[in-house]
Amino acid sequence: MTQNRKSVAAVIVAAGRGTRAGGEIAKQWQPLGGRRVIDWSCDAFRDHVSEIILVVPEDAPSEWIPANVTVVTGGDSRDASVLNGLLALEERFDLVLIHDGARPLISADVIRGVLAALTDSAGAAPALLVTDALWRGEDDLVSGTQDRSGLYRAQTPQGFHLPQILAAHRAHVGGAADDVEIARQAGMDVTIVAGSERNMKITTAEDFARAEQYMETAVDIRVGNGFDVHRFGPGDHVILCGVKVPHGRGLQGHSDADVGLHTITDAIYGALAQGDIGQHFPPSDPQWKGMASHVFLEHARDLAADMGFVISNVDCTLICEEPKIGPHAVAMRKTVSELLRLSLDRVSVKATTSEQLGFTGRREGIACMATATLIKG
Ligand SMILES: Nc1ccn([C@@H]2O[C@H](COP(=O)(O)OP(=O)(O)OP(=O)(O)O)[C@@H](O)[C@H]2O)c(=O)n1
Ligand SMILES: C[C@](O)(CO)[C@H](O)COP(=O)(O)O
Repeated sequence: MTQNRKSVAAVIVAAGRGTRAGGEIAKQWQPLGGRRVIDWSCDAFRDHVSEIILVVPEDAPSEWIPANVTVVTGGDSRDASVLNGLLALEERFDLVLIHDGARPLISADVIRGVLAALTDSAGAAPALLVTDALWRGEDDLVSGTQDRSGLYRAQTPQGFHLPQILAAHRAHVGGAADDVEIARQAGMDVTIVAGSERNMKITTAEDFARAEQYMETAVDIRVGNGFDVHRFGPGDHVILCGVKVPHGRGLQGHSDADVGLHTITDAIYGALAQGDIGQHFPPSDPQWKGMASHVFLEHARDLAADMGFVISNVDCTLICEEPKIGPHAVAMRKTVSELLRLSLDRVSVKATTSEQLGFTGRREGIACMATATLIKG
């Protein structure tokens, strides 16, 4: 919540009319990727600031306002709206991040970059170097060229030490393209930090489709973990990760007690936030008695596919003093990789003892832990 123990607030300006984007309501209240533009913009700041001031039009109905923001009425221009937001903060915070509500794809990396630069600078803002040639034009004809060296495309959030930017805004007369302009007029140094193409401002109607495209290409990675234990009982073998391993005792359980496959199955359910193996295959249900555990793993695999996820890798650690897993580890990896339809290099099965400590150390059973990584396909 803080940078170098400094308290941070955000002012998100959303009081504009969105004339260039059109639509029945201003762009920041329109839907994008299943939510509204403003919801994405506000939520992006929640892990970085202690308070969000949301600056809205005077006539904004209460149902427009997202939860957990302080609402302030905007002004006739962007800088007037920012000033109202800053005034609401008084001097209760050290730093402030001023952001356009119309930039919903702001990332944590860019926010962190701005905050980090404020350690040594009065102001900091993200920007991208201009990479295209620049022309002047008139009546569809190029009338001149413009040197692009040293030119940047400015973005938000623009971050400042709150007392300084509040004083700068109070003293400012006339309009301004952004808060950096106002800060510089007041003599504040502003550091340029890395912006991002994704951090586009929704300005025209076409920008909604472009923003949705950025959202679709965002990598959605889920990680799940699993843990399971089965107790030894009578028997002459155990089944671990689908492989029959001769042993003086067997593992007890409602199914075939394959602690390895159960744990990997739970890791996949975990990554999908879809409960655990007991929820999908209740031990109270007689139809699962003695069931080969590959059925459970195949169910988790298919559920992942149905939900649009690709399993990227699994890593499983068996914890036991005996049987020795090493001689069977490759066979176990092969079995799991075939069941999950993964290449062998994406499946790891390894083992450890617990140094003769605890229930596994006393050879009372086998424990297992596993991790699965899933990627939205
Ligand atoms: N009086 C104003 C004008 C703008 N903004 C906010 O400032 C940000 C950047 O402005 P811009 O993209 O120009 O938005 P609009 O002014 O709404 O757009 P347009 O110029 O097309 O009407 C937006 O989040 C907008 O809501 C504001 O809070 N108050
Ligand atoms: C502040 C800003 O987002 C920087 O790029 C931009 O100047 C505000 O939007 P506008 O379209 O210039 O009003």
